[in-house]
Amino acid sequence: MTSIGIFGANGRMGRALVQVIKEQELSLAVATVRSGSSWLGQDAGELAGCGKLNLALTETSAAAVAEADVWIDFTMPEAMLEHLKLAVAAKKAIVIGVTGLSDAQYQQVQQASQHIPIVWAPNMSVGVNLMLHLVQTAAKVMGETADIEIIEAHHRYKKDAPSGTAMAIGTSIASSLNRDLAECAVYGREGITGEREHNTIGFATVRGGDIIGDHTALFADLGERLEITHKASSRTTFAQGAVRAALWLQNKQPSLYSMQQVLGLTKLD
Ligand SMILES: NC(=O)C1=CN([C@@H]2O[C@H](COP(=O)(O)OP(=O)(O)OC[C@H]3O[C@@H](n4cnc5c(N)ncnc54)[C@H](OP(=O)(O)O)[C@@H]3O)[C@@H](O)[C@H]2O)C=CC1
Ligand SMILES: O=C(O)C1=N[C@H](C(=O)O)C[C@H](O)C1
Repeated sequence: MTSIGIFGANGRMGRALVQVIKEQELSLAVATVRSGSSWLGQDAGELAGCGKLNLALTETSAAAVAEADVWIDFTMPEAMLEHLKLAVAAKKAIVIGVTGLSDAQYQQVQQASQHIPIVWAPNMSVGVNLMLHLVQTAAKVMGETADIEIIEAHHRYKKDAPSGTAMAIGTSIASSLNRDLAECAVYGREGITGEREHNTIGFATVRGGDIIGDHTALFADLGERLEITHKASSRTTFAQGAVRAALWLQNKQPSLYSMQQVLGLTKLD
């Protein structure tokens, strides 16, 4: 059986991953937390609220990384890149769900994928990955005349904005309209902004409470508007996707794979 390692096992997604791995009766070999963490030595299952697993949380190290076949990382960009170096050195496959990467950080992920198999996806849910296709169809039919806005809402603790998913939705729409997102994106509006420039794609960010993750792509024309919305009601959906990706990665060649490939959605292209 494939053994799985989790970086950042004390985080919101780290705990959801421990729960899903237990529910699916998979093998969780290692669960790490940052050096000096107050969670060190605690049982990973007890921390995740799914009962004792007899697996103590350990520090991230080369020795720990050697102990699992495939790793999952939902930490933060800088930490993830350190973990990635360890995975490359140990030749271990890795699933990365971290968002908010700079272009330079994303390039480091691309470079690492020359040495090990990697899945990176800003959203591991089936629904959002389907949505990335649906918005392309909507853009092709309505995008030349409609105004396009992407609205996302997340919990108060989220550190990056717009969400990685919102950026992926924007990229999907822009590519199907032959636009460059870097040139046409508008991130928030304030003051006397003037009338809306037609070919722009707007982003609006909401942060509050315990919202898990809502995304809407709005195509607003004169006389009608289309809204395509996804709402996550539990982090389990992301964790299930990540675990599915981890199992899928076993025995794959070094490359950077997408969640579309994991889910077999590329046939919709
Ligand atoms: N792709 C997807 O489907 C999804 C992606 N995400 C993304 O996953 C990431 C994590 O989200 P979430 O679980 O809510 O975040 P949390 O803040 O709950 O967890 C972050 C984890 O990263 C660790 N960490 C942060 N900084 C460092 C560091 N410098 N060195 C070592 N460890 C570090 C934290 O440890 P400590 O507690 O000690 O700081 C914690 O374990 C975000 O980028 C988020 O956008 C989230 C959900 C779904
Ligand atoms: O930080 C989160 O929570 C989430 N982040 C991802 C993103 O930035 O798109 C995915 C999901 O919406 C939850």
